[in-house]
Amino acid sequence: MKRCVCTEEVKMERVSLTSGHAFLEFLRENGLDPLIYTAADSIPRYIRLKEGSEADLEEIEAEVECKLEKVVWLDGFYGLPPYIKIAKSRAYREGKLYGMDAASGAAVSAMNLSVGDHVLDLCAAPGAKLCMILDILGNSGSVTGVDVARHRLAACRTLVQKYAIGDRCRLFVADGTTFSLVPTRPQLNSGSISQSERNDESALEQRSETFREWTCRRPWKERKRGAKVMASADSELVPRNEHPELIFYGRHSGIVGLSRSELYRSVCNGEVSLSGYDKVKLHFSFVLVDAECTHDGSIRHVQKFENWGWATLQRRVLDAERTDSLTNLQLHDFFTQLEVFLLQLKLLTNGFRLLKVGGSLVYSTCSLTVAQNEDVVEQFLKENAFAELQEIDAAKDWPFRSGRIPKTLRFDPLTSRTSGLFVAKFTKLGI
Ligand SMILES: C[S@@+](CC[C@H](N)C(=O)[O-])C[C@H]1O[C@@H](n2cnc3c(N)ncnc32)[C@H](O)[C@@H]1O
Repeated sequence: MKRCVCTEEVKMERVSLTSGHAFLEFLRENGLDPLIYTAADSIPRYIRLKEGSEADLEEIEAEVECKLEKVVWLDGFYGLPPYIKIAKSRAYREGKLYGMDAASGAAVSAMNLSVGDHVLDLCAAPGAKLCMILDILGNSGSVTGVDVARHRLAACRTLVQKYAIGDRCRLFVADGTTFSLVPTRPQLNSGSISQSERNDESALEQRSETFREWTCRRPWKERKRGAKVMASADSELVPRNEHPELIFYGRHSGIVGLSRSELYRSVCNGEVSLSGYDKVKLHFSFVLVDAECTHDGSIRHVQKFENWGWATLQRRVLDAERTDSLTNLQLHDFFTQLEVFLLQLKLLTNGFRLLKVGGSLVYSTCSLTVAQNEDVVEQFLKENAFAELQEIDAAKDWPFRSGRIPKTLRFDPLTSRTSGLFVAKFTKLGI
């Protein structure tokens, strides 16, 4: 196996590939050093071992033909040379390991989750962080994953099924800036049909509107509803006036046995629209807003443009199917940055609305710009008197730089030997 050793000359040549391109202009405008992208060949690729797979470490090393280097500051994570491909390994196919950057793992660790937490992941797809959250919660709590892009959330569903961790998970195609559903508690009722109900036609009729165990074969009514949603998705990602589309739920996610109206009760202006419910319990104890961004900190993603061609950057970075808000915008365009900023602020604000008092919210992006990170945090704090930045206790041994605002963290390839990531943690104060 040969290792790519980058000399300074090669590095500069690589950086110069971007010369004159909108991307270089974008970096200049945001005060970012193009040299960070030369680190892609020298920083490790990271994997996370699924809980219980540590015993297979030697076997995995033999299969991928390299030693896995334990990440001392983050449990369960290992580094390996960037040229090693894991996708074809048996361990990967059998669901013993995940490909996941250590900085992304840190964003999840920053949440400091406890057994029984009910977590909302507002930009969930393709799902690396959602899977880690599910692994941490194990046989407790619940995870609600939301994403505006159906095809990306479908990939997230595939992951959850591959790793067999979806028992307490539910996935909704929805706009995270307006998503309003509360967590549902696992029901005693498993959704199976009793003999007396089988004999009672009206009970059966009622039950056809309640959720049974999830199966990829949907009942006719739901298929029809889904087709309608798909048809309108041609013009809009998430059609207005439609309930969020539920594309997956596990047996203990609190959905089985619920009626549609119970599922789709919503939070209005921070209050639950039904009376008699414990409002604190009906909000999420943790929210992750891993917001859509320009992905400039994701150095491997940016590096791919050397193969794809820089001319495709517009189409691939701002993929029209990912989000309507980012469609047809130019990276270097002032209005793009404003639109991205507003989207991020709206996602953060809505995630905070769904958070219970005393709960925590982690905001992260894989952009290194100040505009998409500290500026968003500052504006959010200005508009939300009950939000307070929290120290990230777990971070004391992490290789990060402090963000421009105290208590916020920045991972970058040169300091952290990870992909770039900004992380801020908030708590919701009582009235
Ligand atoms: C950085 S990615 C999230 C990565 C994910 N958390 C993970 O760990 O794999 C951002 C996601 O936000 C989604 N997104 C963009 N606009 C959104 C919106 N208005 N509501 C919900 N999701 C949105 C995109 O489709 C994309 O999947």
